[in-house]
Amino acid sequence: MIRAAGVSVRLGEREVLSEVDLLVSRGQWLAVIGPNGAGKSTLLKAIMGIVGHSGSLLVADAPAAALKPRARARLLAYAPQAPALPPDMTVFDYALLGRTPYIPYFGRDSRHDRDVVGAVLERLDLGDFASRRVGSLSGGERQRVVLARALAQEAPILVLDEPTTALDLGHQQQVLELVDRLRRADGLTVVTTLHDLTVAGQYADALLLLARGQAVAHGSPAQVLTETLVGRHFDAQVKVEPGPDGRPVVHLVRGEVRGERP
Ligand SMILES: Nc1ncnc2c1ncn2[C@@H]1O[C@H](COP(=O)(O)OP(=O)(O)OP(=O)(O)O)[C@@H](O)[C@H]1O
Repeated sequence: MIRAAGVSVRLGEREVLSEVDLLVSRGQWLAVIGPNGAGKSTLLKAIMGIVGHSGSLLVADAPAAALKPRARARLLAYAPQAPALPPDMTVFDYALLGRTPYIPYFGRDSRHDRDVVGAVLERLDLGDFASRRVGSLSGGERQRVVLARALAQEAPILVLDEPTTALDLGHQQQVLELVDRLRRADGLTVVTTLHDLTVAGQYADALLLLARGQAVAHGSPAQVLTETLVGRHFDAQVKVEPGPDGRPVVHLVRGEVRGERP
């Protein structure tokens, strides 16, 4: 579904992504992990055609950069990390923007479009918020509304940049389980950045570890979430143990912080 070979991105004077290779098959969930500034959001933006790149980046066999907006929107739904939201728009109308690629030019939304949006809002616990102004929402509510817009798009590839950062534990689980159910039921392909390494290992079937713009590890959660790789690239002291389902659980190890006296 997504195939990258030697993808590099230059922003200003800096190369922030260097020679990244990637393969995400249909129905797969790839989590892009890595320390702050590693290039995770930039990789997602390259897939979305928002930033230019060199190298080959194919989405459903078409060059990502050459997709026309409407074709792209039918193929890829994107929830950015912190989008600017129109504060006076209602939650329902904002989520309805996800249906734009299906609404004819000079046409208007159909009953089906409104039903899809209503169902997505319900599934994200936002049914009671439909007529609320976006500007009046809490951070976590806003994040779910951005996700609602992406899900209303019903695209076969979901690209989610840190979809759970502002969410409480229950809503994190609800969102991730919903994405996983859609993936299993409809064969959605999912690419997401996630800072919580344990959560990334629990939900994704493949992880890509980026560090300083380079892909330093790519494989199953057990292959990537090792004490050596996480310790080295996040500059952290961690212990990794298998959880109840056998997937790795990453714990921080308390100890002396460098430069601090006991
Ligand atoms: N327009 C720009 N010009 C120059 N450098 C930029 C520009 N935009 C982003 N960068 C830099 O590119 C690097 C990668 O940024 P990116 O947002 O992809 O990182 P990230 O891995 O998603 O980080 P985080 O975990 O903090 O969200 C960062 O060092 C950032 O400062």
